[in-house]
Amino acid sequence: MSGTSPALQPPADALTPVRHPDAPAPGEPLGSHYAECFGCGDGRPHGLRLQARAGEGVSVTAEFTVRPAHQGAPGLAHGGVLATALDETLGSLNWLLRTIAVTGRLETDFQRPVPVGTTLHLEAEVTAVSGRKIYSTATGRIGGPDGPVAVRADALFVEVKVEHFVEHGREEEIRAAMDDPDQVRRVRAFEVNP
Ligand SMILES: CCCCCCCCCC(=O)SCCNC(=O)CCNC(=O)[C@H](O)C(C)(C)COP(=O)(O)OP(=O)(O)OC[C@H]1O[C@@H](n2cnc3c(N)ncnc32)[C@H](O)[C@@H]1OP(=O)(O)O
Repeated sequence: MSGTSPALQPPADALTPVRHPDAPAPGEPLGSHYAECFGCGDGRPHGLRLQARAGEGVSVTAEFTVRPAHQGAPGLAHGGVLATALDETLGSLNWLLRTIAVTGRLETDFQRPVPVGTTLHLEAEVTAVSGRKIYSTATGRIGGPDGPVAVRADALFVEVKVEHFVEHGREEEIRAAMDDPDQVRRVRAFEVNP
Protein backbone atom coordinates (compact mmCIF):
# COMPACT_ATOMS: atom_id res chain seq x y z
CA MET A 1 0.00 0.00 0.00
CA SER A 2 1.26 3.48 -0.71
CA GLY A 3 -0.14 6.97 -0.68
CA THR A 4 0.72 10.61 -0.37
CA SER A 5 -0.71 12.94 2.23
CA PRO A 6 -2.48 16.17 1.20
CA ALA A 7 0.55 18.18 2.43
CA LEU A 8 2.52 16.77 -0.51
CA GLN A 9 -0.05 17.63 -3.17
CA PRO A 10 1.03 20.82 -4.97
CA PRO A 11 -1.64 23.54 -5.11
CA ALA A 12 -3.49 24.04 -8.38
CA ASP A 13 -1.48 27.20 -9.17
CA ALA A 14 1.94 25.57 -8.59
CA LEU A 15 4.54 26.18 -11.29
CA THR A 16 6.51 23.78 -13.46
CA PRO A 17 10.10 23.65 -12.13
CA VAL A 18 12.73 25.44 -14.21
CA ARG A 19 16.23 24.07 -14.55
CA HIS A 20 18.82 26.77 -13.81
CA PRO A 21 20.80 27.77 -16.96
CA ASP A 22 24.07 27.00 -15.13
CA ALA A 23 22.94 23.58 -13.94
CA PRO A 24 25.33 20.74 -14.84
CA ALA A 25 24.54 19.08 -18.19
CA PRO A 26 22.63 15.78 -18.18
CA GLY A 27 25.03 12.98 -17.28
CA GLU A 28 27.43 15.22 -15.36
CA PRO A 29 28.19 14.20 -11.78
CA LEU A 30 26.98 16.69 -9.17
CA GLY A 31 29.74 15.80 -6.74
CA SER A 32 29.42 16.05 -2.99
CA HIS A 33 28.06 19.36 -1.67
CA TYR A 34 29.92 18.89 1.64
CA ALA A 35 32.66 16.38 2.53
CA GLU A 36 31.16 15.77 5.98
CA CYS A 37 27.65 15.10 4.65
CA PHE A 38 26.45 11.67 5.83
CA GLY A 39 24.62 11.24 2.52
CA CYS A 40 27.19 12.23 -0.09
CA GLY A 41 30.48 13.23 1.58
CA ASP A 42 33.62 11.12 1.56
CA GLY A 43 34.68 12.38 5.02
CA ARG A 44 32.31 10.09 6.94
CA PRO A 45 33.51 6.46 7.15
CA HIS A 46 30.00 4.99 7.44
CA GLY A 47 28.29 7.57 5.25
CA LEU A 48 26.35 6.58 2.14
CA ARG A 49 28.78 8.21 -0.33
CA LEU A 50 25.91 8.64 -2.70
CA GLN A 51 26.94 9.82 -6.14
CA ALA A 52 24.34 11.80 -8.07
CA ARG A 53 24.33 12.89 -11.70
CA ALA A 54 22.20 15.50 -13.43
CA GLY A 55 19.38 14.13 -15.56
CA GLU A 56 17.08 15.82 -18.05
CA GLY A 57 14.93 18.71 -16.83
CA VAL A 58 15.03 18.96 -13.06
CA SER A 59 15.94 15.36 -12.37
CA VAL A 60 18.88 13.37 -11.05
CA THR A 61 20.03 9.77 -10.88
CA ALA A 62 22.23 8.34 -8.14
CA GLU A 63 23.61 5.08 -6.83
CA PHE A 64 24.19 3.88 -3.30
CA THR A 65 25.64 0.48 -2.38
CA VAL A 66 24.45 -0.91 0.96
CA ARG A 67 27.39 -1.83 3.22
CA PRO A 68 27.44 -3.92 6.43
CA ALA A 69 27.45 -0.69 8.49
CA HIS A 70 23.99 0.10 7.04
CA GLN A 71 22.19 -3.02 8.37
CA GLY A 72 18.98 -3.08 10.36
CA ALA A 73 17.93 -6.76 10.35
CA PRO A 74 20.72 -9.29 9.64
CA GLY A 75 21.86 -8.85 6.05
CA LEU A 76 19.30 -6.18 5.24
CA ALA A 77 19.52 -2.40 4.92
CA HIS A 78 18.05 -0.32 7.74
CA GLY A 79 14.93 1.53 6.62
CA GLY A 80 16.21 4.83 8.01
CA VAL A 81 19.35 4.48 5.91
CA LEU A 82 17.22 3.91 2.80
CA ALA A 83 15.14 6.98 3.70
CA THR A 84 18.40 8.91 3.99
CA ALA A 85 19.42 7.80 0.49
CA LEU A 86 16.09 9.03 -0.84
CA ASP A 87 16.36 12.30 1.12
CA GLU A 88 19.88 12.96 -0.14
CA THR A 89 18.94 12.23 -3.76
CA LEU A 90 15.93 14.53 -3.48
CA GLY A 91 18.07 17.19 -1.79
CA SER A 92 20.56 17.14 -4.67
CA LEU A 93 17.79 18.35 -7.01
CA ASN A 94 18.08 21.78 -5.45
CA TRP A 95 21.49 22.20 -7.07
CA LEU A 96 19.76 22.08 -10.47
CA LEU A 97 17.38 24.83 -9.35
CA ARG A 98 20.21 26.75 -7.61
CA THR A 99 17.95 27.04 -4.60
CA ILE A 100 18.92 26.46 -0.99
CA ALA A 101 16.27 24.23 0.55
CA VAL A 102 15.84 21.73 3.37
CA THR A 103 13.52 18.76 3.73
CA GLY A 104 10.26 19.79 5.38
CA ARG A 105 8.43 16.51 4.84
CA LEU A 106 9.50 13.13 3.52
CA GLU A 107 7.03 10.27 3.00
CA THR A 108 8.56 6.90 2.25
CA ASP A 109 7.20 3.57 1.01
CA PHE A 110 9.36 0.51 1.64
CA GLN A 111 8.23 -2.00 -0.97
CA ARG A 112 10.99 -4.66 -1.00
CA PRO A 113 13.79 -5.60 1.39
CA VAL A 114 17.23 -4.42 0.27
CA PRO A 115 20.08 -6.85 1.07
CA VAL A 116 23.61 -5.78 2.05
CA GLY A 117 25.75 -5.55 -1.07
CA THR A 118 22.86 -4.31 -3.20
CA THR A 119 23.29 -1.18 -5.28
CA LEU A 120 20.23 1.00 -5.04
CA HIS A 121 19.56 2.85 -8.31
CA LEU A 122 17.87 6.11 -7.44
CA GLU A 123 15.98 8.58 -9.62
CA ALA A 124 14.39 11.81 -8.45
CA GLU A 125 12.66 14.78 -10.02
CA VAL A 126 11.07 18.04 -8.97
CA THR A 127 7.41 17.95 -9.94
CA ALA A 128 6.23 21.45 -8.93
CA VAL A 129 7.24 24.68 -7.21
CA SER A 130 4.96 26.97 -5.24
CA GLY A 131 6.55 29.97 -3.56
CA ARG A 132 9.22 28.55 -1.22
CA LYS A 133 7.82 25.01 -1.53
CA ILE A 134 9.50 22.48 -3.82
CA TYR A 135 7.60 19.23 -4.47
CA SER A 136 9.57 16.19 -5.55
CA THR A 137 9.45 12.43 -5.88
CA ALA A 138 12.03 9.63 -5.96
CA THR A 139 12.36 5.88 -6.51
CA GLY A 140 15.09 3.41 -5.59
CA ARG A 141 15.36 0.26 -7.74
CA ILE A 142 17.32 -2.92 -7.17
CA GLY A 143 18.93 -5.30 -9.66
CA GLY A 144 19.68 -2.47 -12.13
CA PRO A 145 18.31 0.92 -13.18
CA ASP A 146 15.23 -0.80 -14.67
CA GLY A 147 14.79 -3.28 -11.82
CA PRO A 148 11.84 -3.39 -9.44
CA VAL A 149 11.17 -0.45 -7.13
CA ALA A 150 12.29 -1.26 -3.59
CA VAL A 151 11.73 2.15 -2.02
CA ARG A 152 10.06 5.36 -3.07
CA ALA A 153 9.38 8.76 -1.54
CA ASP A 154 7.51 11.99 -2.02
CA ALA A 155 8.90 15.11 -0.42
CA LEU A 156 8.40 18.77 0.25
CA PHE A 157 11.55 20.86 0.46
CA VAL A 158 11.29 24.43 1.77
CA GLU A 159 13.56 27.17 0.46
CA VAL A 160 15.67 28.82 3.16
CA LYS A 161 18.28 31.57 3.35
CA VAL A 162 21.89 30.73 4.12
CA GLU A 163 21.21 32.20 7.58
CA HIS A 164 19.25 29.01 8.31
CA PHE A 165 22.56 27.13 8.60
CA VAL A 166 24.52 29.96 10.20
CA GLU A 167 21.88 30.41 12.91
CA HIS A 168 21.20 26.75 13.63
CA GLY A 169 24.42 24.88 12.82
CA ARG A 170 27.15 24.21 15.39
CA GLU A 171 29.64 27.03 15.26
CA GLU A 172 32.82 25.01 14.71
CA GLU A 173 31.52 23.29 11.56
CA ILE A 174 29.96 26.50 10.21
CA ARG A 175 33.24 28.35 10.73
CA ALA A 176 35.30 25.58 9.10
CA ALA A 177 32.97 25.49 6.06
CA MET A 178 33.00 29.30 5.71
CA ASP A 179 36.78 29.49 6.08
CA ASP A 180 37.40 26.85 3.41
CA PRO A 181 39.82 28.47 0.92
CA ASP A 182 38.16 26.55 -1.93
CA GLN A 183 35.41 28.90 -3.12
CA VAL A 184 33.33 26.16 -4.75
CA ARG A 185 33.45 23.96 -1.65
CA ARG A 186 32.61 27.01 0.49
CA VAL A 187 29.45 27.87 -1.45
CA ARG A 188 28.38 24.27 -2.04
CA ALA A 189 28.49 23.46 1.68
CA PHE A 190 25.37 25.59 1.87
CA GLU A 191 24.36 25.07 -1.79
CA VAL A 192 24.52 28.82 -2.43
CA ASN A 193 24.48 30.08 -5.99
CA PRO A 194 28.18 30.89 -6.67
C1 LIG B 1 23.18 22.63 2.20
C2 LIG B 1 22.01 22.21 1.49
C3 LIG B 1 21.55 20.85 1.86
C4 LIG B 1 21.55 19.97 0.66
C5 LIG B 1 21.57 18.50 0.96
C6 LIG B 1 20.42 18.04 1.63
C7 LIG B 1 20.24 16.60 1.62
C8 LIG B 1 19.40 16.20 2.73
C9 LIG B 1 18.28 17.19 2.97
C10 LIG B 1 18.01 17.28 4.44
O1 LIG B 1 17.95 16.29 5.11
S1 LIG B 1 17.81 18.85 5.15
C11 LIG B 1 17.82 18.48 6.92
C12 LIG B 1 16.49 18.04 7.44
N1 LIG B 1 15.53 19.15 7.48
C13 LIG B 1 15.58 20.10 8.41
O2 LIG B 1 16.42 20.14 9.28
C14 LIG B 1 14.52 21.16 8.34
C15 LIG B 1 13.99 21.52 9.72
N2 LIG B 1 12.77 22.36 9.59
C16 LIG B 1 12.88 23.70 9.46
O3 LIG B 1 13.94 24.28 9.53
C17 LIG B 1 11.60 24.44 9.19
O4 LIG B 1 10.49 23.72 9.69
C18 LIG B 1 11.39 24.73 7.68
C19 LIG B 1 12.55 25.56 7.13
C20 LIG B 1 11.24 23.43 6.87
C21 LIG B 1 10.09 25.51 7.51
O5 LIG B 1 10.08 26.59 8.42
P1 LIG B 1 9.81 28.10 7.97
O6 LIG B 1 9.47 28.86 9.18
O7 LIG B 1 10.92 28.58 7.12
O8 LIG B 1 8.58 27.98 6.98
P2 LIG B 1 7.03 28.02 7.29
O9 LIG B 1 6.69 27.23 8.51
O10 LIG B 1 6.60 29.44 7.19
O11 LIG B 1 6.46 27.22 6.04
C22 LIG B 1 6.61 27.67 4.72
C23 LIG B 1 5.61 26.89 3.88
O12 LIG B 1 6.04 25.51 3.87
C24 LIG B 1 5.01 24.69 4.44
N3 LIG B 1 5.65 23.67 5.28
C25 LIG B 1 6.69 23.85 6.11
N4 LIG B 1 7.00 22.70 6.73
C26 LIG B 1 6.13 21.79 6.26
C27 LIG B 1 5.92 20.40 6.52
N5 LIG B 1 6.71 19.73 7.36
N6 LIG B 1 4.93 19.74 5.89
C28 LIG B 1 4.15 20.41 5.01
N7 LIG B 1 4.29 21.75 4.70
C29 LIG B 1 5.26 22.40 5.35
C30 LIG B 1 4.17 25.63 5.30
O13 LIG B 1 2.86 25.12 5.44
C31 LIG B 1 4.22 26.88 4.46
O14 LIG B 1 3.30 26.75 3.38
P3 LIG B 1 2.51 28.06 2.82
O15 LIG B 1 3.57 28.94 2.21
O16 LIG B 1 1.56 27.50 1.82
O17 LIG B 1 1.85 28.67 4.01
